[in-house]
Amino acid sequence: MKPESVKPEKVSSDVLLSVRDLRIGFDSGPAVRGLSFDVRRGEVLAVVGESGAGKSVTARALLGMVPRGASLSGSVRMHGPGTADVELVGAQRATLAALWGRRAALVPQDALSALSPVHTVGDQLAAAVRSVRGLSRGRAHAVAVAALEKVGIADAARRARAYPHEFSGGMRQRAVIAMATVNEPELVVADEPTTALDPELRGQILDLLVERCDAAGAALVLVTHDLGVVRSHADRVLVMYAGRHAESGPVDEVLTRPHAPYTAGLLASLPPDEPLPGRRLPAISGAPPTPDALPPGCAFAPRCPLADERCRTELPEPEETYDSRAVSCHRWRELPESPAQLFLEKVTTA
Ligand SMILES: Nc1ncnc2c1ncn2[C@@H]1O[C@H](COP(=O)(O)OP(=O)(O)OP(=O)(O)O)[C@@H](O)[C@H]1O
Repeated sequence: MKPESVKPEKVSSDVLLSVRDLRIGFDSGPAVRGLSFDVRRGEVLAVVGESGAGKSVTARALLGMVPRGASLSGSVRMHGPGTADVELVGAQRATLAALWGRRAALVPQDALSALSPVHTVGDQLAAAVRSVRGLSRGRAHAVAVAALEKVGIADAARRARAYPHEFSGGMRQRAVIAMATVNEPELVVADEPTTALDPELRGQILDLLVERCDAAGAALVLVTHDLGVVRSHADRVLVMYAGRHAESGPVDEVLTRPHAPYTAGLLASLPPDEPLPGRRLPAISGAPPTPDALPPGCAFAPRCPLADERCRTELPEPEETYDSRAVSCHRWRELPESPAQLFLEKVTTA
């Protein structure tokens, strides 16, 4: 059995979580295949990629959560400060229970799944506060009401007495953000936290999530499909493809000058700021492979305009680029200056 607390490895003190060779498998095949990356203290790290890339299962593994029936290996280690590192892969339930809500919290897509239907929102928040801080009922209730105020819930003292089903979807997600951040954790993992909301609310709720994590001093790992959200809310980005690292680095750099053809393809598929009449969006042709039908080499090779024989046979490992980013592609140096052209099926201007 793996040790629960392990000697600190030599990592930079600004690293909160180090993920090394993470593998998550199901009966249907491997969903995450040897993923390594760091989450730094206080940063917003976006995890992007098409459906099935393994974003959700990776995000949950950062909290030590393993889906039923899954096998998990590798290492997810949470670092100090001032405490021994905690290994989350293979951790016992008690270790995880001590972590959740205290040092790490989840904001899921569906707020209802995070809230109990049989307790008022205020009671649930107060219970979360009491479990960590050992305050009296009265003090914990006051902290809960203040937390609801901080997430923009008007008339918070009264609203605290309502049940989750009496809240609108947006208010419920605000309450979940209050719950996740009230104990000032070091890590918040948010899995598509606004997908279930009306489009006009999404920006506000994301702003709030980032602001509350910032106020708590928490790193935020934000799973999203939306490169627009990455651009507006994240510091760094991890691009995943078929359970592997495709590219990672600072958002401004990755989204301005991608190194991986896959990132370039995702960017090329974004609607342009000023659409030209008759312009067709470039798209990555085909679909990602499913875990039961992974090709032998780079999983993106069948869709990649740059792929050669080596790509089709040899798995690319992440390598550091001249500008200190990481890319997993044999041919990243060959990516042209305007890579969108590679994915342009047909451009017509009226
Ligand atoms: N509980 C499960 N049982 C079996 N397979 C699963 C389970 N959860 C995830 N998978 C598989 O693992 C792979 C990765 O799933 P995951 O949900 O992490 O992808 P994702 O990138 O988050 O996709 P999406 O954006 O659609 O949520 C998929 O092929 C999925 O079918």
